[in-house]
Amino acid sequence: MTGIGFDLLATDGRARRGRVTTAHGTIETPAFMPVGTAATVKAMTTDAVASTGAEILLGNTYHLMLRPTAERVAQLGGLHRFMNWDKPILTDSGGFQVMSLSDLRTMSEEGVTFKSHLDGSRHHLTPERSIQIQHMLDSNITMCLDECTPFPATEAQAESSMRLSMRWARRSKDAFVERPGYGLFGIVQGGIYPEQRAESVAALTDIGFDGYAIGGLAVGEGQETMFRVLDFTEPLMVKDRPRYLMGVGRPSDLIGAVRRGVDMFDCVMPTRSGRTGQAFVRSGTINIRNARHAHDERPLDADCGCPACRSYGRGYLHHLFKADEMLGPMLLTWHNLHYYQDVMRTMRQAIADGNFEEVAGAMEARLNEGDI
Ligand SMILES: CNc1nc2cc3c(=O)[nH]c(N)nc3c(CC[C@H]3O[C@@H](OC)[C@H](OC)[C@@H]3OC)c2[nH]1
Ligand SMILES: [Zn+2]
Repeated sequence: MTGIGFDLLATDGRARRGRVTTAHGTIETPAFMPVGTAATVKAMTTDAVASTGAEILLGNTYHLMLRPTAERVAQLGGLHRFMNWDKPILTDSGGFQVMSLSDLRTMSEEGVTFKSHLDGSRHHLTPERSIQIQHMLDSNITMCLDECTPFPATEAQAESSMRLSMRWARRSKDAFVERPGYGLFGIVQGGIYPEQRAESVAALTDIGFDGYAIGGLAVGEGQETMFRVLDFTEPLMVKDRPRYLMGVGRPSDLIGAVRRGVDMFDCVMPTRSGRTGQAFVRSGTINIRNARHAHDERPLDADCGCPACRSYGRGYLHHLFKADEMLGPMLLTWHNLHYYQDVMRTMRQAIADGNFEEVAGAMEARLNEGDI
């Protein structure tokens, strides 16, 4: 059944070093996946994204079904051709964005009906339609249509929401067209409740998927609660398939989640905050718009080899943001994605070398140094 391959190459405690194999190439894990919601990683060409070390990027059913439509993307050769990215692509199923972006939506057993946040047109998304859209997009890793349980939620609300997602997971699996090098991931729900999470893991494992995402987190619960949910959920998950923690996170989130057995991540932080002038560096974060950077000729991060850090000082980057020059968001996005890939590369090497805790602890200690 395996649409995509997964090899577990090494472990160090619960941390895992692996390799995902798809029709469009391999992904070394732990991996960070840049978000390319509307068929573009904002402010970056795909060559630039590849130069950071990223091996897979994300697209989104919700955005692309509204504009330019999945039919148009398919007509223009599929998402790889359309956006000139010949490596793996993972697409989200759209449920999360429907709940967070659209208005006038109604949920039913069948699916979700909503109005486009772009032009108010009405749309209907069911597990079957979401899987079909992701197939038309030629996505290597398709996500089941689920309901991301809101936070906070009572245990009864989490149980009811999770069970709907499990019924939709079954329908998603039945609608998925198996192809070598293409896979379908289930999404574990259950809120912050151990019994609900356990029931969800068991239900998805019973259906059988190429990989398992942990959903319903990074929705405002905070890092401590997120790690606690990982601590009682991850041990229940099969070891021979990738685990993907959706929507996570800041560097300290990535380190703590890799420590707890997560293989794949996605987050808008490096790109979205890069566009607002926030740089992630080894010692924490820098808001380049702050006046104290105006005269500083040092690079963002002396240990970074990205185009921004190789060629420009903070004073120049500060000027670009003050002048609202588009090169500013481009360079900070590039730096942040490059740095995120450095963090993942460092953790992959540490797990392979068997000194993950020493390396991760040192990274966490530096992150707490605070702004410089
Ligand atoms: C920020 N915190 C966060 N928690 C999340 C939890 C879930 C979840 O339970 N189910 C689903 N289906 N998606 C989730 C998502 C969205 C990830 C997508 O959101 C998009 O980023 C904006 C991106 O789309 C290119 C990505 O694609 C996988 C979450 N995001
Ligand atoms: Zn840099």
